[in-house]
Amino acid sequence: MMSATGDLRVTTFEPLPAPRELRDELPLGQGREDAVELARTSIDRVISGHDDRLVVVVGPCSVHDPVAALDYARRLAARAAELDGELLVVMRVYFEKPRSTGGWKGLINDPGLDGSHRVADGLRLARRTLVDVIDTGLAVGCEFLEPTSPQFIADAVAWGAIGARTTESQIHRQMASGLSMPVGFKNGMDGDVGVALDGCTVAAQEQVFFGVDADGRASVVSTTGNPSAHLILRGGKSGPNFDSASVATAAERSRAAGHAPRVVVDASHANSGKDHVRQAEVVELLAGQVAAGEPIGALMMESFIEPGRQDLGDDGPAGLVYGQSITDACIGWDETSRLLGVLADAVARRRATAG
Ligand SMILES: O=C[C@H](O)[C@H](O)COP(=O)(O)O
Ligand SMILES: C=C(OP(=O)(O)O)C(=O)O
Repeated sequence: MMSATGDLRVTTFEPLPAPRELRDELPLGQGREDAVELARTSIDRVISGHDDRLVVVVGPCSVHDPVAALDYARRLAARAAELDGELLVVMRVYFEKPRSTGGWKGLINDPGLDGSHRVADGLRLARRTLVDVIDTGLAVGCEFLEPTSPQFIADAVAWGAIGARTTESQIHRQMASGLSMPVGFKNGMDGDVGVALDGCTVAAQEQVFFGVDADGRASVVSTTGNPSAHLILRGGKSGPNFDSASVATAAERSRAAGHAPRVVVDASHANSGKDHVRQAEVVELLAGQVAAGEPIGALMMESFIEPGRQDLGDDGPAGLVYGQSITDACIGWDETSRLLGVLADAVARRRATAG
């Protein structure tokens, strides 16, 4: 029965496959599940201060071309293997983009990059990409944005993020309370760290909320709470917040609120004004802070094969430069590889000082 008063502004409802269908189509299997589980535990141990390595979440601002993402993953996996005594490298494999005023919302929402919004294909492509990246030997990090998307892909994800635009959202905090991996909350867009700490506190609690189950049925979801929620410093409208004093204050506030004693620092976004050249300078400064023993458990870098960014123009995907970001500007591969070496060296210096 159609209602005369409901759904007046909805144009279509298009059914999606059930999460279980997609997971059965592209199963992880025991080997990959073991790898995801080990990566989650290891990341948690680093951020909680029980492992003296540094987690580095590094990769494109967004995945728009799975072939280029996998090409990048193979390069990163080889470099990560060389540095694994000091660094625990997690590839940023972001499929969902929160936008400030509009634009392409990521590979899941619009895999054709053309406004066709073939979301079922996007979910399938995202899951395929995650499986392929795990097969390179890397762990994967994603931002979770759509409240039901984790049911389709989260079993493959070792680290999750709640972004600056949603860190105050009850929906996302509840979602994080049920996610199976360590989840970082970014400080707010204005730079407020308190809202991210509140996010960690809500995520750590048991929650009851609306969601879907593995069969895609609307469900009441009850969660245990996520004990591994932690803080990500990404700068804000008032400027960067990766300096020593900001890191020390944030880490102390996190510890005092019962969360991790170490923070994640995002070298991109408002910590570098989205300028990839500045981002590399910020990574170098952070390496010095890591070497000095500051409470930094992880660092985030936006990096792809080619430096910089490009606009998705009228020619669509066909007109794009291979391996270059279509969202925020990224550090190119050669510079990324060098910076990973600098960070590994910083960890070695920290260890030498700690004796
Ligand atoms: O990381 C990506 C972007 O910073 C985020 O999605 C916002 O982008 P926008 O301000 O270009 O919309
Ligand atoms: C959107 C992102 O960052 P932020 O939430 O910090 O703007 C991101 O990391 O892709």
